[in-house]
Amino acid sequence: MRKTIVAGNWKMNKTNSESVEMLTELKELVKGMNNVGIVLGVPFTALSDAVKAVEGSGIEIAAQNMNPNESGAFTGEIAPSMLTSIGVKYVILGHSERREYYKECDEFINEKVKAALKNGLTPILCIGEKLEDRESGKTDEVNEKQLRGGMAGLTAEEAAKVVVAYEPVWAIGTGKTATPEMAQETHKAIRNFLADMFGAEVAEEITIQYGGSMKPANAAELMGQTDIDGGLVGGASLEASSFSKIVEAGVK
Ligand SMILES: O=C[C@H](O)COP(=O)(O)O
Repeated sequence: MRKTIVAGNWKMNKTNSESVEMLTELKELVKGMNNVGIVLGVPFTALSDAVKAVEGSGIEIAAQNMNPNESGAFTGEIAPSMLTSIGVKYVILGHSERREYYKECDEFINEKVKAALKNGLTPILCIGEKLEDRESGKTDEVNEKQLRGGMAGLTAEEAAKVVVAYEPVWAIGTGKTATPEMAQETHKAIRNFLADMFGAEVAEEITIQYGGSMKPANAAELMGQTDIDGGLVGGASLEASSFSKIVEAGVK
């Protein structure tokens, strides 16, 4: 059975001490919440102490980006082995903010996905359509392109290790959430594309998270949909109380 994973993405928020403080609080609040994966994507500067802060709690730490190269002259970049060497287990890749502000394309994201898998990191591959795509009936087309691009060249075995996060760009940080039915329809389409790419059995195993204004008030209904296996949470992951409520809604 595929795993439900609730991941937080703090984006460019929290100093090191603020990160440790929140995680220490969260650890207590999620005690006993089993059958759900809990991941926090923290800034690079807080990764090391975040890993230590959650030790023994079952919470895993994610980076929010990564360079696909092993080492070299890439000023300002972070290599996969730098992440694994400090105990980071996940990496968020292809977030729409990186696609938009840093012009990341599917080919580059694909290199990162491959590098993450090679290094034993679980990639959370973000895909999602913009408002104009949805309004012009291109939702499935855009998601299929990003999915095929991001997962190009993976074996079925590798694909099974990827977490996909479907985030409609128009729902990110806007308070506008896709209705559970709308999100389910798109998640189902994504799973069908995965089945076409890697076979039905693998597609059934892949965790597909929903992201975009997920909050304690709508999390249970969203994650109650057949093909929604958790969430990638931005704003509501910044406070331990709201994030733990979303985690609770994901307990199966
Ligand atoms: O990675 C997280 C998403 O961008 C969602 O952000 P949000 O929950 O603030 O809408």
